Amino acid sequence: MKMSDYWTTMASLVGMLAFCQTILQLVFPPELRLAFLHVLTRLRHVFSSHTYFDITEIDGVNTNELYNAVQLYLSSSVTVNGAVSSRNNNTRLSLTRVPNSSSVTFGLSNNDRITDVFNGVTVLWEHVVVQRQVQSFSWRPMPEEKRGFTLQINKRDKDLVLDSYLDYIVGKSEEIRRRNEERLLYTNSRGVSLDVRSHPWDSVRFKHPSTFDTLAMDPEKKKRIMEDLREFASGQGFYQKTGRAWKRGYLLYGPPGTGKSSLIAAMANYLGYDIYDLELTEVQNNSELRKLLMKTSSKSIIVIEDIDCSINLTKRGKNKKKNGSYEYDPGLINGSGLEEPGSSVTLSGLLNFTDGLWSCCGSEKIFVFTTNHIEKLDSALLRSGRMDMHIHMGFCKFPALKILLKNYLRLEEDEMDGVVLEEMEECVEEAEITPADVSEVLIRNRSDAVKAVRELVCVLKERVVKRKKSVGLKKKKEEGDEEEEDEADEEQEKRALDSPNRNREVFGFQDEEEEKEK
Ligand SMILES: Nc1ncnc2c1ncn2[C@@H]1O[C@H](COP(=O)(O)OP(=O)(O)OP(=O)(O)O)[C@@H](O)[C@H]1O
Ligand SMILES: [Mg+2]
Repeated sequence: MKMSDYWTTMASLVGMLAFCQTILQLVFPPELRLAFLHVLTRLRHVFSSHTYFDITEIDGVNTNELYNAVQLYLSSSVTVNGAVSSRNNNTRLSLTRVPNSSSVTFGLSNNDRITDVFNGVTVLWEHVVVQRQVQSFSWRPMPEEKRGFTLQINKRDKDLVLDSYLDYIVGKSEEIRRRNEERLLYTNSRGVSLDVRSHPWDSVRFKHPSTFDTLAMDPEKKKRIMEDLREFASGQGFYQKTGRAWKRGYLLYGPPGTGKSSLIAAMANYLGYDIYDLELTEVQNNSELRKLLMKTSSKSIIVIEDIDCSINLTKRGKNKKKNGSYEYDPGLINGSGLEEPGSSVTLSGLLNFTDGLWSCCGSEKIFVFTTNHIEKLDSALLRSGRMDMHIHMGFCKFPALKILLKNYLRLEEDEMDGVVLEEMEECVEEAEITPADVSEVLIRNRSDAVKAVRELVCVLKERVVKRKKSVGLKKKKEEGDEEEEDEADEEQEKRALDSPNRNREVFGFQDEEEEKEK
């Protein structure tokens, strides 16, 4: 073939192709064109060593949760752990900020690609965006763009994706969502309708700054609590295997101002859970209590503050005798009694709330009760399974004091005067001061660290002196009381010996003799 003939043939071929394309565009409706392209893509996939998974944004008319999960996972993985890395340096990321969220997230721009590594296997994600051609009839308006992710993975690694990678992404995305979103604080109020549809809880955004870093408490104890929370949150399999409801109870007890409420806020922030602050005095009866419980969501902390003040929870099935001991009252064993007048939430109702069949509806729930007086609580309420962990929030000790100094004054231990530190260490425990009181001194002087420390040392020393004085006075009073008691006993003994009926009184026969005389 002559050269000129070759070029003529090629030109006519290109011309034909262009002609076909024009015909294709003119004659075939967009759906057919799309289908044709689809077939071509499929053909490519058949002969490739890769498998492709399409995850479209809208599945029929429903939003595809998996699309959202992948988007969130990829967007945060870029920034959070660096698990995702771009193969091309010129991958373009779009920035988003969800309303009310404090963090900016990164997303893949249209038709960009990004690689991810999972269990040593590299996969490729492509964000595919095409214009939606026809607005087919739908009850719901469809977005103009058709978006989706295509996951490209080696054929030999297909099982990995189906078995664990997608589950991993869904789990991770939920975690990210919880971390990004602000938490809600729910509370109940009296007289709210409790029918099936209405929600008995009012909610507000929960933005408490307390975290485990800001919490002043024994570091060992703090570590144990954090570990316990972590194990709980990731323990679905364990709870399933052992046949236990996926819930955990914490009892926080200690004097006012020792950080019980702050610890609850830190727990919620740590796990990303919502808080249900249950006002027990507003609940009219046990069935209302149960309904409230049913309307709580999973991944939440249900809090009852000052449980000893909310309802009378003293010793189920026991009545206190005059001498301070308890006597058994079978009438109360079903929990029918011991409620406050005007409230019919009973101890039994509360016990069922925390450990009954209803307590596990929704799963992954944490119950936290707080009290200033643990000794007032019924042992049934305190037992493991209801309150699994009892956490004492006590007066400020030296390690907690150091945390407060660091948080409020930005003072590290090695930046402080050794003598002052020693002084503080010596008297802080004896001063019996709450973290709330220490915080108050530090806040007052936060602009001048030296002054703050000086004033704190003074306050601690003053408290030690005051405490010593009051202990001395108490001792004296007790000794005085004892002396008075001895004198009274002596007097009584004397009178008894003088009395003609002395044997009856001393040996306790008085009642019998009197009966006989009658
Ligand atoms: N352990 C602590 N660590 C850090 N701050 C604390 C701690 N304890 C108390 N505070 C500070 O004191 C204030 C009161 O603390 P919080 O409300 O947590 O005490 P509480 O034990 O719940 O008291 P109450 O028994 O009266 O409810 C908080 O605003 C917090 O700033
Ligand atoms: Mg509190």
